[in-house]
Amino acid sequence: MLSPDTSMKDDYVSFSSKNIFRTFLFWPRIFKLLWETHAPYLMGILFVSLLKGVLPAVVLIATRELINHVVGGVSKGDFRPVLLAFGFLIVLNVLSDLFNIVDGYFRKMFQSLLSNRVNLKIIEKAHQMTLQSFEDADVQNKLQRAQAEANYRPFEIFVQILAIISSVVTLFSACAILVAWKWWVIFVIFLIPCLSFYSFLRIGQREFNTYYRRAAKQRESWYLSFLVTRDNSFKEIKIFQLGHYLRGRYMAILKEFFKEDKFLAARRSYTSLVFQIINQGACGFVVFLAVYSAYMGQILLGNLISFIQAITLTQSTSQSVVQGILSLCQNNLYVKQLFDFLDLPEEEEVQGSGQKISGIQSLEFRNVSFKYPNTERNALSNVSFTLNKNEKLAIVGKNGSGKSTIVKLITLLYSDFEGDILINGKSIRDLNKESFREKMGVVFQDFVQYEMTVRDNVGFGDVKDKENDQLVWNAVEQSGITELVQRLPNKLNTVLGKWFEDGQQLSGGQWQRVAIARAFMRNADIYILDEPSSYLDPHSEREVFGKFEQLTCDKIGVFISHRLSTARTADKIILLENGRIIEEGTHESLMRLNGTYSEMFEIQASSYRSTDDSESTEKNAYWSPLVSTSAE
Ligand SMILES: Nc1ncnc2c1ncn2[C@@H]1O[C@H](COP(=O)(O)OP(=O)(O)OP(=O)(O)O)[C@@H](O)[C@H]1O
Repeated sequence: MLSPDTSMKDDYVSFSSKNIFRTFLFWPRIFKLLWETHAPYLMGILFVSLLKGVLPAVVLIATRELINHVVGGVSKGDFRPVLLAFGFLIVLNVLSDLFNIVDGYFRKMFQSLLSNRVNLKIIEKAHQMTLQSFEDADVQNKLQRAQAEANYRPFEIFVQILAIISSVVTLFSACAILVAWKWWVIFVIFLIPCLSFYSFLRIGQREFNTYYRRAAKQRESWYLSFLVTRDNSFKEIKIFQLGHYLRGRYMAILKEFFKEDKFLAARRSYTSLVFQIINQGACGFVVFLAVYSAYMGQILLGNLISFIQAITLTQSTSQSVVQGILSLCQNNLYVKQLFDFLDLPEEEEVQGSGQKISGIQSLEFRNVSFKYPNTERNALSNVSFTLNKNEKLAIVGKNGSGKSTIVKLITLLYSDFEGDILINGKSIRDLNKESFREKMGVVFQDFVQYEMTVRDNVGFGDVKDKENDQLVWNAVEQSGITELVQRLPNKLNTVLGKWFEDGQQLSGGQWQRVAIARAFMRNADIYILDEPSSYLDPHSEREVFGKFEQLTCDKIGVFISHRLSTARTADKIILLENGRIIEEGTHESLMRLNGTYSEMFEIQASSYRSTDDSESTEKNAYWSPLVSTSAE
């Protein structure tokens, strides 16, 4: 079960005036983002919005003139001014439609560009982060919030600013009409929206807090839906009949969200209703004054109509200004989540740019100890070994003894270990990561099955040479899958997996060999295979290790294997237990030592030699001594 998000500091989500002000500090960044997205569209939207803001007041004046000319024309018998005012009104309406169309087009284009830009920024950022940050639930929550808001919040802030500018322009022009009649009515109309500000601010705070706390649950709901809709998990879910149960868990989360949404929506509607009624009462009073003045002959009919329209306009725009400011405060908080994520430390910041290397001659672990973040126990303790060019190291040990952790440290996926890792005698911490990784070909235990072409799957090992058929075929050959690829309908260009059209599914072992080809694609100085034979049959395993041996002559090779018959081919073997090296040497020296290694080897060998045992007994004999008590 995913842990609830406990990292949230109330301080950050409180709607105190200090915090609201703090969120406005992001505006320069938001404007920079908007400007960089597409400056001409941005300016276009700004310009059209200003025009749209002025238009309602001009329409009001034109209407007033038309009515007054109609009333005056009846007595004077002159229809021309009426026609002119009417024509002007038509032009204004056409202009209004035109502005709306242009504005709609600009906004659509800009929104789409902005959404792309923000999503790209999130992807770039994720790529720059460390594995350590990535495995942190709090960081994942930040990512979830950033992704959820990426598409529209910055644009919404921009649109709101425009709406406020436009409303303020309209408000001032409508107010100017009313000031000429009775200046104090403006305060009556303004009073209620201003009073409603605090209530809606509180509602906004609740909405944001609810949303903020949801991130962890939202990720869980995404994961549940992923489990039941993806082919990888489909088989197990079918066989263990988990569909109903997982659907139930998914539904429970959705129900909880709906309940919260319903409560918040009801609160918002109720508050709106109360303020609307009071507001209508205040405006009704002012309109009544205008009607009474007209009735008493103090103002003309055209003026009465323009006053009524100005009152309605002032009422609606003052409300939208207040609502706009409220939404801005709320949206600022949402956008803060995006910037919080974008501001997380990056890999290079942690590591420093470092010294570039052109080749790897030696690798040394010197008293390396390592604890995974937020864990108590050392995954590695005082591990030391040296490897030179031309040497192959096999790492063996029970489940959970720390084998893969060594690989993760060599590949610099974690950097806060104690002791030192030396490359060519220099600390790995001082090296340029990119240049170091360029020299590495790795197959992880949990290698990726890219639902893409064979060319992509293999070529990703050295993406710049992905289109070089010769090199891709070489890597395919080295992992022994030439025949398999030749048989595929489009050879290197065949899509693998079942996610996309015409995809060809491979067996587990075939996928593993594709992953091995990917590592071999790279002209590396160190090749690392973490359990490369977990899916392979004995014949394939022998073939893969034969190629591995050829490939790593005059290079450094590291592999992890539970099969000690494979480990014996290495120049050095280290046996790990609870993160410590308990035995090390060549196969022969370890056998002579008569310790744990030789015991494990004998158990495995005897299980293979046994002629009368069943296959399951053989498997048990093979696995049982390798399962760590700590892992149990
Ligand atoms: N990302 C992680 N965060 C926290 N602890 C971890 C993480 N990965 C591994 N561990 C812990 O570190 C210890 C060593 O794990 P490691 O994966 O190195 O074992 P291993 O020897 O490769 O095991 P196996 O043979 O099962 O692959 C284990 O106790 C494991 O629970």
